[in-house]
Amino acid sequence: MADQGKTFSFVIVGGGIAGVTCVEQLSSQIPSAEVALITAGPQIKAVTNYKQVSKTLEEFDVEEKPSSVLEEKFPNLTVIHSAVKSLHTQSHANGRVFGYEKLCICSGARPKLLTRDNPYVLGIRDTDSAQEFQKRLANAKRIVVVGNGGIALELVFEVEGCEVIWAVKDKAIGNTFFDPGAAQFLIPSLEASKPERPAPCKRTRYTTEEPAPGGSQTFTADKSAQVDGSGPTGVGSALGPDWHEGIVLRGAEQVSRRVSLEYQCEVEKIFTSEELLNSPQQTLRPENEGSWPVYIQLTNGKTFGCDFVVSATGVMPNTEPFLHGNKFALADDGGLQVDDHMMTSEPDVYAAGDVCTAGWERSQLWQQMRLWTQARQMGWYAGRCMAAQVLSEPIELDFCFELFTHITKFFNYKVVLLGKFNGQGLGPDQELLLRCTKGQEYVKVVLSGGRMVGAVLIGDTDLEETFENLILNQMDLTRYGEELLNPNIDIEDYFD
Ligand SMILES: Cc1cc2nc3c(=O)[nH]c(=O)nc-3n(C[C@H](O)[C@H](O)[C@H](O)COP(=O)(O)OP(=O)(O)OC[C@H]3O[C@@H](n4cnc5c(N)ncnc54)[C@H](O)[C@@H]3O)c2cc1C
Ligand SMILES: NC(=O)C1=CN([C@@H]2O[C@H](COP(=O)(O)OP(=O)(O)OC[C@H]3O[C@@H](n4cnc5c(N)ncnc54)[C@H](OP(=O)(O)O)[C@@H]3O)[C@@H](O)[C@H]2O)C=CC1
Repeated sequence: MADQGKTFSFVIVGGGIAGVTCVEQLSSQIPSAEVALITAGPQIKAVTNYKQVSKTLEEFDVEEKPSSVLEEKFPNLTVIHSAVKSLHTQSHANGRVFGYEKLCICSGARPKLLTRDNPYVLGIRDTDSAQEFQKRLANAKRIVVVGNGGIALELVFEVEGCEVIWAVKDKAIGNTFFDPGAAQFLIPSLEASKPERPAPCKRTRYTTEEPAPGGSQTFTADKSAQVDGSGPTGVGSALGPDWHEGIVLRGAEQVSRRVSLEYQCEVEKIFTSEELLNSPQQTLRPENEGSWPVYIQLTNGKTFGCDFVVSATGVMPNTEPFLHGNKFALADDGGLQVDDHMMTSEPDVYAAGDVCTAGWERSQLWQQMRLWTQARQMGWYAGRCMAAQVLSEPIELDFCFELFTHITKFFNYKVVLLGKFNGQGLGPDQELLLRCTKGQEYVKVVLSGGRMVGAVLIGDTDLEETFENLILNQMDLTRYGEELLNPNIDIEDYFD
């Protein structure tokens, strides 16, 4: 294996958006530094068409690329396509190692599946799992989607030619992003037939190329990352914006979209047709006729037969194998806890992206969500912090962590989320202002003590920049009252 035994100034683990952004930042800031990117996936993820929409809002595309693109850009960068097997942050024994002076763990997260032992339960995370889903869907007549976050919202809207039973824990759809009002606004889109697909994206964002052959040697390591060349499955980079654009999500039936919602329920049991046959009639009585490979019993007492179940039930940080033998402090959600310099509790080890949990005293208006934008921001800031430490320069927590912002698309609507968009942590001390035009826009503003602290903007509202400013400057808006959302007032002029 090339460069084995070498000690690099900086080693970054993970070729997702956090790791690649960290590499780019370090390599630009200290071009002479020897940097290694160790990643289990065959390709890397790169940010393209980056656009700073306003002070804190950003938009970009993400493309999968061969790592040679990065190596050509940064001559001092070595990319190693291998999985890290163990990490030794303390010991100093001999051995053939990839040593590091500073390390940044950007190993992402993995789906928190309902169960890992059932071949009929799928998760969607990376290109491989998306393709497995597509393949299984092609022969499916009915699937059950469990979960009420980003993936479920995207899937139920995109899947055609297959009946979808969508089981959610809550009273309304999309609990991780919306309040029930916004959910109500979006529901008619699920009932309408699917709009024409836009022309396919010209760039291939996600490909299925075989992994580049990596080294296969394993070796021990000290203050180093021990790797093997096997590139285990299930550790590709996460998909991201528009991942479904390039692939056909069509089942075996000649129907358009057909989604049935089961509210306020969880999964009681998942079982095979054999188990169904052997069960007493009273306990397992499927809602629908037909014979299915798998059955799912929900806590609302209903049982559905289906071709497979999609577990869209969140993620857990990919901390394996870094924990063994080390003393990383973990947050309650299992992420590597990082301070305001993206440093973990182990010396010279940083972390960024989905694998880490922000452990600093957070701004009142920012919360962590495992999103593409935050992976980019954390990777970039971690790179800056690592460089600053080497260069003995002071560095302060970046401004991007002042205000939570997210731009995305659900059900074909542009969605902008700002600050405490769901009144997170505010308790009763909040006032909501709403404006809604069916099929066009949904605007919700969250006020606390007369000041704007959050907003949900669905549709082309054009309000994001003004609201961002109002949230950031914490102006007392009491005297404007409901006029704030008066559609006949040009709010931008109002506050100029
Ligand atoms: C289907 C789907 C749709 C999404 N849509 C959106 C969206 O629209 N907007 C949005 O903001 N976010 C979205 N997200 C979330 C977003 O993709 C993630 O938050 C983001 O990609 C995390 O980036 P990361 O670099 O931290 O981790 P990842 O992208 O998961 O990258 C982790 C990297 O670490 C490598 N790795 C893991 N373990 C090891 C090891 N032991 N050794 C070496 N390398 C290792 C992996 O190969 C991978 O390259 C979506 C996620 C999914 C799954
Ligand atoms: N456009 C975007 O911005 C998108 C972002 N993503 C991101 O990708 C990652 C993965 O997405 P996803 O898997 O949807 O994760 P999310 O965290 O978005 O949503 C998970 C959902 O599953 C629910 N849930 C958790 N456990 C169970 C269970 N046992 N039974 C039933 N429901 C359960 C959660 O409820 P509760 O919250 O109550 O625990 C939540 O509604 C997330 O970080 C997400 O933010 C994904 C797709 C699109």
